[in-house]
Amino acid sequence: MARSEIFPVSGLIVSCQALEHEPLHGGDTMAKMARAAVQSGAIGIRTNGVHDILMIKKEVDVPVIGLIKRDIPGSSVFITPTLDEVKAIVIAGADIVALDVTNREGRLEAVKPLIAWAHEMGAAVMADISTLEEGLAAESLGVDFIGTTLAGYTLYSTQQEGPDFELLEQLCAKVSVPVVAEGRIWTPEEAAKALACGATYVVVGSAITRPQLITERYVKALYTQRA
Ligand SMILES: CC(=O)N[C@H](C=O)[C@@H](O)[C@H](O)[C@H](O)COP(=O)(O)O
Repeated sequence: MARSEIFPVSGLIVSCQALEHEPLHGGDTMAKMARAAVQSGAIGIRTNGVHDILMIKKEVDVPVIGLIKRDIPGSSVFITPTLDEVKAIVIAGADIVALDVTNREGRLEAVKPLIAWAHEMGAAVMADISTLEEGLAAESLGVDFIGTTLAGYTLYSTQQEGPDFELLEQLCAKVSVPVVAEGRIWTPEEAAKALACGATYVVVGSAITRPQLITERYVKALYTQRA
């Protein structure tokens, strides 16, 4: 089986992430989120950190995309920045390692040994990119999946409130590895549109697993209506 065929079908991947400062951080909360997602048809889970990767791998039987967010002083790269994180993710049992493949700080060169190590260990690699050029570079680096995860999160990529469908369409037309639509997808209609644009997988995170952000949207809507 090719590494990019790890998901038997295309569909929804739910991102279950709560950082230390978020209310749902810790314990088995993300594992329960993952169970709820899989129960209702999610074909995969994306999650952050060794603790949640371990818990989720025990809890559900679908492929897990693992990442480790780490801030390094003076650097903007925070999704799986070094080989240490790649090793921790693979050892924790993730099937796919997600990492930053953006064109900043010499990352397109620095990421090569990270991809090679994950592949040697039998794990697939998902490149989190922010522009079409980065997507093309990621494909030539041999990654197995390309996600629009960082579109709008690098200074030079298009900044917008909703998902970057334009980038998604361009990417799907130009690369032959499966494309993952990810980032600011808030409605089922947007998720369906992402598939129509050519994405093979759609990652939805905050809209499903970050109740504080979901609540905030409702509260904002109520006050906007009253004003
Ligand atoms: C930019 C960044 O740090 N994205 C992270 C990547 O793993 C997560 O915080 C997001 O929740 C994930 O990408 C899913 O996106 P959304 O939560 O918008 O559906």
